[in-house]
Amino acid sequence: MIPSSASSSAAVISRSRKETSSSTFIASILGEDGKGMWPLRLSGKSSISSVVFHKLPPTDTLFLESTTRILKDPIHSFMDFQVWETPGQIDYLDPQFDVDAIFADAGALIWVIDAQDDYLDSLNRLHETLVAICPAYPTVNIEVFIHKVDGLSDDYKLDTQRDVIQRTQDELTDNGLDFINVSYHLTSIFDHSIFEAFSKVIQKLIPQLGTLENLLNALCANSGIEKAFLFDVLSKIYIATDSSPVDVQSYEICSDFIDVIVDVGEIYGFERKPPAEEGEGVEGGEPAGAGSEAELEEEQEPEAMSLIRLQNGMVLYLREINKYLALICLMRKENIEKQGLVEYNIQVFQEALGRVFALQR
Ligand SMILES: Nc1nc2c(ncn2[C@@H]2O[C@H](COP(=O)(O)OP(=O)(O)OP(=O)(O)O)[C@@H](O)[C@H]2O)c(=O)[nH]1
Repeated sequence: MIPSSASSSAAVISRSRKETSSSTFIASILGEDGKGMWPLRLSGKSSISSVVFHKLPPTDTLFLESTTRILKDPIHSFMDFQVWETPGQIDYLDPQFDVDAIFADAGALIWVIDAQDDYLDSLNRLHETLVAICPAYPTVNIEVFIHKVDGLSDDYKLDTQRDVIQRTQDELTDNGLDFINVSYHLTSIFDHSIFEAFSKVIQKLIPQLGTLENLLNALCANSGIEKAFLFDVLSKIYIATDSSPVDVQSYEICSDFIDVIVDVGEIYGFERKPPAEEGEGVEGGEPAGAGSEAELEEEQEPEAMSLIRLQNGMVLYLREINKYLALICLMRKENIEKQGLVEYNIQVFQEALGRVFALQR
C-alpha cells in the first residue's frame, strides 16, 4: 500500500469449526420458552433470524408462525454457516435427546431473553443449560441477547443487563464454572442493535479475524481513513473493522448506506447469478460453499463503488469487494482528494483479502 502522507495531509451452533473445504458454523438460537412450557413464550428468535438473514421488515414479524421443530437455516455468504432455531417444546436437556446433534458442530449458542417479559424463568433455564452443556462443549461461544429492549428506558435496559449478568455469574461461580465466558447484548429488531450484536457473534467465529483487522488497520493508516467496516452485504453484518473504537453513529450510517446500495442494486443493477439452492448440500452434511476457480474469480470482480459527501465534512465511500462483501470507509473530505491513491490501496486490500479467503477454501 502507498501511504497517503506521501504527498500532503491526510474504512447456531456445538463443536465450533468443521474442517471442511468451506467452513460451516451453526448458530443455535434458543429462546426462553424452555422445557415443558406451553404455550410458547415468544422471545423473538424467528424474528431475529428473519430480519437479519432474510431482510424481513421488523413490523412483519408480527405475523410469523410459531416454530415447532428445529429449523436449520443455511446461510450462503462469504463463508457458509447455518443458523438453527430450537423451539421451546423440545426438551434438549432430556437424557433421551441427542444433545450432540445440536452442539457437536456449533460455534455459538445464542440465548434470547424477552426483556419486556418476566425473565426469571428464562434465566433459570439458561443457567440449567449452561451447567449441563458448557463443560462438555467448551468451544461453543455463549451469547445472551437481552431482546426487545426497544420498549425500555435507558436506565431500565442497563438495570436489566446488570441483573442478568449478576445472576448468571453467581450461578456459574456456585457451580465452579466461572471460567465460562458469556457475552451479553442488548438487542431489538427495530434498530441496528440486532445487526451489531450478530456482527460480534459472527466475528468470533471467523478464524481470519485478526488478519482482517490488521489489513483494515493498514488500509486506514495508509489512506487517511477514519473508520472502515467490511460488511456482509445481504445480512448487514460487519465481519471486521479496524481497531479504532466503533461508535454507534458511524456504524449506523454505514449500515444505512448498505441498505440504499442493495435496494438500488436490486432494482436497477444487473442480474447476478442466483445463490445456491436453499439447503443444497447442507442436510447431507457437506456445505454448498463457493470454491471453484471460476467462482472465486467472479466473486473477486469489483462491481460497485459509491461516494457520498456528508454535511459534517466527512465522506462515506463504499467499494464492493466481491459479491458478498463490501468495504465502507468514513474519511475526511480532504483525504478523498487523492482518490486514485485510496482506490489503489483498496485494490491491494482486496487482493490480500482474496488470498486470505482462498487459503481457507
Ligand atoms: N418490541 C419488540 N417485539 C419483538 C422484537 N422481536 C420480536 N418481537 C415480537 O415478538 C413476537 C414473537 O416473535 P417470534 O420471532 O415469533 O418469537 P419466537 O421466539 O420465534 O417464538 P416461537 O417461534 O413461538 O418460539 C412477534 O410479535 C414479534 O413481532 C423486538 O425486538 N422488539
